[in-house]
This record gives sequence, C-alpha cells and structure tokens, in this order.
Amino acid sequence: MSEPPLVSVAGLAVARGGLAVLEGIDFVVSRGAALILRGPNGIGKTTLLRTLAGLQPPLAGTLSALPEAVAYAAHADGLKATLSVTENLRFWAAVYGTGSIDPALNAMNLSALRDRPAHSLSAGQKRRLGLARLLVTGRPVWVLDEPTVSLDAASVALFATAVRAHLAGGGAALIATHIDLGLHEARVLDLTPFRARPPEAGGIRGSFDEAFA
Ligand SMILES: Nc1ncnc2c1ncn2[C@@H]1O[C@H](COP(=O)(O)OP(=O)(O)OP(=O)(O)O)[C@@H](O)[C@H]1O
Repeated sequence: MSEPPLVSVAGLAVARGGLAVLEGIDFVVSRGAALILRGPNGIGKTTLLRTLAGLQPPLAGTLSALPEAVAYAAHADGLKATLSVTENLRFWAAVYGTGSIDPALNAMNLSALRDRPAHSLSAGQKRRLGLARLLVTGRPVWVLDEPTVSLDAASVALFATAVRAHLAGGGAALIATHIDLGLHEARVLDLTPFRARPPEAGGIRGSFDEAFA
C-alpha cells in the first residue's frame, strides 16, 4: 500500500476577517514533492498558508496536515534581536528538540556571521537566518510565505538548494511566491479560480472572526 500524502486538502475554504477568500481547493502533496502557490495580491495565499500551519481553522472542507508536522515561515523572520545567529538557531533547536545547527548554518551561508546579533544583520541576512530555522525544526512539511523576499540571486539559489535537499530527504514544501525559484520539478497551483464567490452567488458565508486573524 502506498504511503498517504503528507498534506491532503479537499473542498477547503478559508476566510480572513470574517470573509471567505478562497473556496473549493483540492490538492495533495506527497513526500518529496513541492507545490508552488500563485495568484495576485490579496487572493488569499497567506490565508491559505496560515490555515495549513494550523494558525486558523478552515471555513469548510478538510485538511490532513498535522500542525506538529509543519514548519511555517511567515513574512516576519521571527528572530530574537539580541541573540546571535548561533544563539537564535540553538534556541530553535531546543524548542524543536533537534540536534546540530551546523547544517543549517552551512546551508544558508551563515557561518561567517555566526556570532553577530540578529539585530545587526542586513534584511537579506535576517531572511537567511529565518530560513535556516526551517532546517533545525526537523519538521517534514515546510509552509513558506514569500520566502525569498530580500534575498539576492545567490541566496535564492542557496534557498532552492536547501528546499531540494529537504525534498530529497522525504520532506514536502508548499511555497507562496511571485518569483521563479528555479524549482522546475515543483507543481504550480494558481489560486485565481478558487476565489470565493459572494454568498449571493452561492459562495460560502464567512460567519466567524478567526481567533488569530
Ligand atoms: N487581518 C485581516 N483582516 C481583514 N482582512 C484581511 C486581513 N488580512 C488580510 N485580509 C484580506 O484578506 C484577503 C487575503 O489576504 P492574503 O494576505 O491572504 O492575500 P495574499 O494572496 O497572501 O496577498 P499578497 O500576495 O499581497 O501577499 C485580502 O483581501 C486582504 O485584504
């Protein structure tokens, strides 16, 4: 019997601010696979990723990803400003109960910056540290919201290499991005056809304010 997918979504509708933004979404993402989410500003990519990460409930439909399987990288890097690069990574390794931080330092080219406090890093360096955090989580499903913002071309390539290594190790990735990451093996899902219809046109009514909106 084949292994179940790491992420399985059926008839999913998601809401923001009490309004349905996307509905009728179906996809599966298996081990070793990446799904790129595309769509214009405001279509609901962040809202969908937040739902996949367990930060807000679905409005309708089913979602099989376990929140504890997911490592979520949001727009903010989530760094501890006064801690050094290595202290930030050790902090996350302790939170997630994982081991060495060296693979993460090397993957995102942070070794030369290891003793620098996070507040002193440039925007792109901070972003590299935020992405290095993914590697120390040890979690199989990476859910990434515009991960390459502030990255130069070389850093985008480093990041794509890290994603490929994650997939090769049996992980999966869902990535909202407006740029071409060069992950040609990834499937692309354009969310435009899933824009929620207004209730008067038969769409789902978003009748709650999400707890974490
Ligand atoms: N806190 C909020 N309260 C109410 N509405 C919100 C809130 N955050 C986002 N929205 C609205 O929800 C819709 C979906 O937003 P979302 O951030 O998911 O879109 P997106 O596809 O990620 O956009 P972008 O490409 O600009 O990042 C948008 O119309 C947005 O204005």
